Amino acid sequence: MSRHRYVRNIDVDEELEEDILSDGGDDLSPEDYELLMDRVDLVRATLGSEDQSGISDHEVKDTLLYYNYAVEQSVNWLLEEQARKNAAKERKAAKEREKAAKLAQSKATSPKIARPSAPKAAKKTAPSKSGSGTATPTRAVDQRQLDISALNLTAKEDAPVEEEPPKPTIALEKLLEEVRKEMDTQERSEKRSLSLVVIGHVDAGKSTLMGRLLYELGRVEEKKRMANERGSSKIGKSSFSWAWELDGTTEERERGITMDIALQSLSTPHREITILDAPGHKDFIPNMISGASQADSALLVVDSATGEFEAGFERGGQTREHLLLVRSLGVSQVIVAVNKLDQVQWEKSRYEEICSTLKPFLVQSGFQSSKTRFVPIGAMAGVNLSSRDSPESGALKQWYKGPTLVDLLDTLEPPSRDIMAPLRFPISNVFKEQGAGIGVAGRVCGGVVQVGERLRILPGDGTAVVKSISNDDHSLPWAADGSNVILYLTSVDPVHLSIGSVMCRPDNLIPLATAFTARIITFDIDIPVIAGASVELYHHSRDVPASISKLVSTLDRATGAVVKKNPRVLAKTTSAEVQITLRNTSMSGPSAQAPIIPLESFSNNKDMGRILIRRSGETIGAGVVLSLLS
Ligand SMILES: Nc1nc2c(ncn2[C@@H]2O[C@H](COP(=O)(O)OP(=O)(O)OP(=O)(O)O)[C@@H](O)[C@H]2O)c(=O)[nH]1
Repeated sequence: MSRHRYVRNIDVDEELEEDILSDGGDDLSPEDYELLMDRVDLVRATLGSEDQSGISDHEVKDTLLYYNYAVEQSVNWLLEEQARKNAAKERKAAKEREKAAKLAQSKATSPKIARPSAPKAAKKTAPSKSGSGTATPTRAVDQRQLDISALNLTAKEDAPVEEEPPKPTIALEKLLEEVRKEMDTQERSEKRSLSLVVIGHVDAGKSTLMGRLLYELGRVEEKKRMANERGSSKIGKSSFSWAWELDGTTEERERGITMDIALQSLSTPHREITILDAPGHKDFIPNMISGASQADSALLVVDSATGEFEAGFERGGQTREHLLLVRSLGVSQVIVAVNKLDQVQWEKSRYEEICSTLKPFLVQSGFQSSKTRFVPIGAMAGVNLSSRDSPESGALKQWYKGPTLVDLLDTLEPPSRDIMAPLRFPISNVFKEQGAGIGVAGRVCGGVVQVGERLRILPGDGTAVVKSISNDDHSLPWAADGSNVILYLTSVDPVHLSIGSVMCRPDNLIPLATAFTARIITFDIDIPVIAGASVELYHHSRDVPASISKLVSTLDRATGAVVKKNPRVLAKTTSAEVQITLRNTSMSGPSAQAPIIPLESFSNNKDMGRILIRRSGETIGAGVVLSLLS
C-alpha cells in the first residue's frame, strides 16, 4: 500500500538543517535502555551502520522511542525521512547545476571559457594535497570552477552515471487499442476502479473512519494497529489511534489534526477505491483542493454531536465549503456519513434532522439527489462500517435497516474515461524514493501514458522518461485517464519538476496562459468582487496570484444568457463571465518568473479547465475556463 505525503512549501535549507530530535534514551530505566539498545541493533541490521545509511544512532533511538520500540515502523519512518532529505539535497544540487548552466550559457560567447583552455583552469584551481589550495579563492577562480562544472569537464569519476532509459514497448495506436479492450473488460467485470476524497469539518472523524475501515477490510495488520494504539496513548492521544493510520507525520499526530492528503486504497466486493483523506482544518484548504481535484466521488463525514454538526454547517464551516469545492471541481456523487451517533445515544431523530438539513443544501450546490446517499455510523466503535452486526451496533439496529458504508461504497459509479484525449498529467507531489528514484504522483487527466515514453514538463522545457508506473505498489505497463498513479522518472533534471506542472506528450502540449476568460459563480461572499480585485487562483495542485482583470457580463444562472454587460460589481451567488490575469508578485531581476500556468478550456478538457478563486483564505468563487487570451 502506498502512502505519500505532499511536500509543498518545504524550505529545503530549513529541512536539511532541522534537527529537533532529543538525545533518545537519557531518561530510561536500565531495563528499558537495554531493550532500546537491543532494538537499535535490529534497526541497524536492516539499515546498515551510521556510515552506510547516513542515519545517526541518535535518530534511530528517538524514532524507536516514538514508536514504542516497534522496529518495523521505525525502519519505515527512518527510510521515508531519509528519502525526503535526499530529495531535498538533490533539489538543492539541481538548482546549483542550473545556476552553473545559466552562467556558462551567458559566457558561451567568450573565448576564455572555450573547451580547450578549460582543463588548464581546472588544474590551476585544484587544491594541493597539503591543503595549500584551500585558501579563499579569488572571484575569477570561483567563476571558472562554475563554468567548468557546467561544461561537464570535471574528472570522469565525478560524472553522474545515467541509466539507460526504457523504450515504449508498443506504438500509441496499438496501446490505445489494448487500453480500450481492457477498459471494456473492466466495465463488464465485477471489479471497477474509482477514487474518493474524504471531506468534512475539522474533527468530524474522517481519519478515524478511514483508519478503522482500512483495518476492518484487512488493509492494516494487527501489529500495526497495536503499535498505533500504544503510540497514541503514550502521548496522551489514545482517541486518535485509528487516525494514526492516516495521520503519519509527527506534527499531525501531536496536534491530532490532518494537515495534508494521505493516499490509501481499499477494496469492496465490486470496487477498487483510491482514498484521498483530506484535512478538515480551514488552514489546509489548499491541500484539500489538491486532493479533491484528483477524485471521482466524495465521502462527507459529519459529526452528529450536539452543536458540532451546526458548527461545521454554519457559514465559515468546512462541511459547507468542502461540499461546494468538490462539486466545483467536478465531483458529482457524494456519500454522507453521519458519524459519532454514540454521542447522541444513537437517536434516530438526530440522524433525520441532519439529513434533512443537508439535503436542500446538497441540491443547491449542484448534487442530484439520486447521486447523494446517507448512512449513520460510529467510526470509533466500528458501527455500520463494514458490518451491521458489530458488538456495539445494537442501538442503531433498533431503527436502521439500510446499507452499511461499505455497501454504499460498493455501488459508487465510476465515471467514463476519455483515453483518446491528449495526455495530461498534473503533478500533485514530487518525491524521491529509495531504490525507485524520482517519483511524481498525480491523476491522469486524459489519454494514456506508458512506460518508456518521453514526456514534456510544462511550464519550462524539461523532459523526462517514464521508468515505471505504480499504483498501490503494483507495477503497471500503462495508466489511463482517471487513474491515480505514481510515475517514476529517469533522464530528468529534478529542477523541472514542481507541484502543479503538467506532463504531456511532446507532440500535443497543453497551452500555457497568463490571461483567460472564465465563467464563474460567486459563493456566499460578504464583500462583492470588483474589476481589478486581487485573488488567488487554484488550478489542480497549483495556486498563483491573479486578478479579476475585467467583469465582462453577469449571466442568467439557469440559461447562461447575458443579463448585464460590463457590471460594476459581482455580488454573492452571481454567475458571470470575467477575465482573469495572473499577477507577477516576485521582485524584478533574475529571480522574477513570468506568471504562466498550463491551462485548457473546459470544452477541450473538463479536468484541466476548472478553477477556484480564493481571497484572504476564503473561497469566493469557482468556474470553468472559456478561452485563453495569451
Ligand atoms: N465519540 C466518538 N468520537 C469519535 C468518533 N469518530 C472519531 N471520533 C473522535 O473525534 C476526534 C477527531 O477524529 P479525527 O479522525 O482525527 O477527525 P478528522 O475529521 O480526521 O480531523 P481533521 O482531519 O483534522 O479535520 C478524535 O478524538 C476521535 O477519537 C466516533 O464515532 N465517536
